[in-house]
Amino acid sequence: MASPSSTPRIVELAAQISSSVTELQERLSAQGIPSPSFAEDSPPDFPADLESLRDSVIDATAELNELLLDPLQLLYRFAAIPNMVGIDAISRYNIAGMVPHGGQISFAEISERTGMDKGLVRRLMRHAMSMRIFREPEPEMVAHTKISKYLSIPYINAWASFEGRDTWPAATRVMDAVEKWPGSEEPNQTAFSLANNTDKPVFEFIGAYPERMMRFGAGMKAVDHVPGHAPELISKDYDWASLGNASIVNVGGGRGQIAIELAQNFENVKLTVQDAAMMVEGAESDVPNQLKGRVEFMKHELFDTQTLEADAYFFRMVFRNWCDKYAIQILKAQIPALRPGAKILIQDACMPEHDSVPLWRERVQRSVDLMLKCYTNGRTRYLDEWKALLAAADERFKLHQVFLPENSLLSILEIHWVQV
Ligand SMILES: C[S@@+](CC[C@H](N)C(=O)[O-])C[C@H]1O[C@@H](n2cnc3c(N)ncnc32)[C@H](O)[C@@H]1O
Repeated sequence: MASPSSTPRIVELAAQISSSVTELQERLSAQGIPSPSFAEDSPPDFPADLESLRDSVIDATAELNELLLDPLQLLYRFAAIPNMVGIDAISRYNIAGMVPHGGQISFAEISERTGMDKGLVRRLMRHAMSMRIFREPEPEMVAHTKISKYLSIPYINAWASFEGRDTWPAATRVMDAVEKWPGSEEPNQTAFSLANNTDKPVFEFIGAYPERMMRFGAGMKAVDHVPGHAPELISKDYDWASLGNASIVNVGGGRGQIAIELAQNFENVKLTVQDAAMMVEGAESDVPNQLKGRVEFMKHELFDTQTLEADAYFFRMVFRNWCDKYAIQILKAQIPALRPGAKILIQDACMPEHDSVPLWRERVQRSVDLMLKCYTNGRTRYLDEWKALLAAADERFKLHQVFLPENSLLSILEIHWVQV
């Protein structure tokens, strides 16, 4: 038998894929879960307990696939510009929503309902089909695959539209912004600012356009489906019960989705959600009756002095949007309210070192990092950068523990406010 070092990589990968896929299928069968398929009714989600096995197959198949492409083909795949043309068209006209589940619709009808020329519809749809979005069960007819059916969920369609109409044009300006404002950390000197010809930061600018705000909100909701981001995971991501009868301020907590989840699972906690006025307005109406009084809302700007004394201050996916200069200001703004022993809990991505997590997940993290640059000049911090940030804000912010729940893209940094 050849020694491992003499086995060609592609052969090694093929063997690894074969054994992992065999195990994966056995475990799916044991749980009575159908084998993955593009069929319309195939389940879109994968069981959580099989995630690491799936990770290894995804990475190995991608490596094998990429090894077999020549450099130009691989670059072409990663450049992937034409893909966005079709995704923009499909989401802009909500074509996935026109295709009946379990049924079909003609190119001609799509043409009629979108106002696009039938020949163009055919080109766009057949390009999308090459990405497994839709299928052509008989000539000139369109039916769903699992992927296109998923796109028919209204907020997933709105997210795709957000990518096509907001992110894509802004992403093309990242390097223009870098050249125009070298080293800038300002939230209004970004690719998004250039693409939209504005000097306002993204939240302020988008806030004036209800349609774009709706797309943005949908984008946020779609992020919940990214593995490791689901709001339901929050209860398992940290030992909330260990806080005892705690008051928690959820700073930048949006419309309270996470606070509600926590209050539902931990009777000991009481949460106040702080966010910009526009965000918290009317948010109490989403709080279930039995939680009223334990989840409350308060209009509060991130940079304003914290006025609530609490046991813990919880920031979820907030610091990523701010460069260090502003992140330090946000931390400093909490100080006047902090009692000794108060905890700051930051749930955000911690950039993995290369090769420390499955490559496909690392690619997601690094793509998100570049989009933060594009939108806000924010970024995904490495652990060392989080430590430096805390030290720069105040030496009394002491990093106590870092939790990285299995399969999560979000870490929890537990910081204690200590006397020195
Ligand atoms: C990426 S979202 C995260 C929302 C929520 N924490 C979650 O995990 O779903 C960032 C939040 O910061 C809020 N935010 C941004 N700038 C703010 C400001 N200047 N004052 C108050 N809140 C702000 C936004 O309204 C938004 O709810």
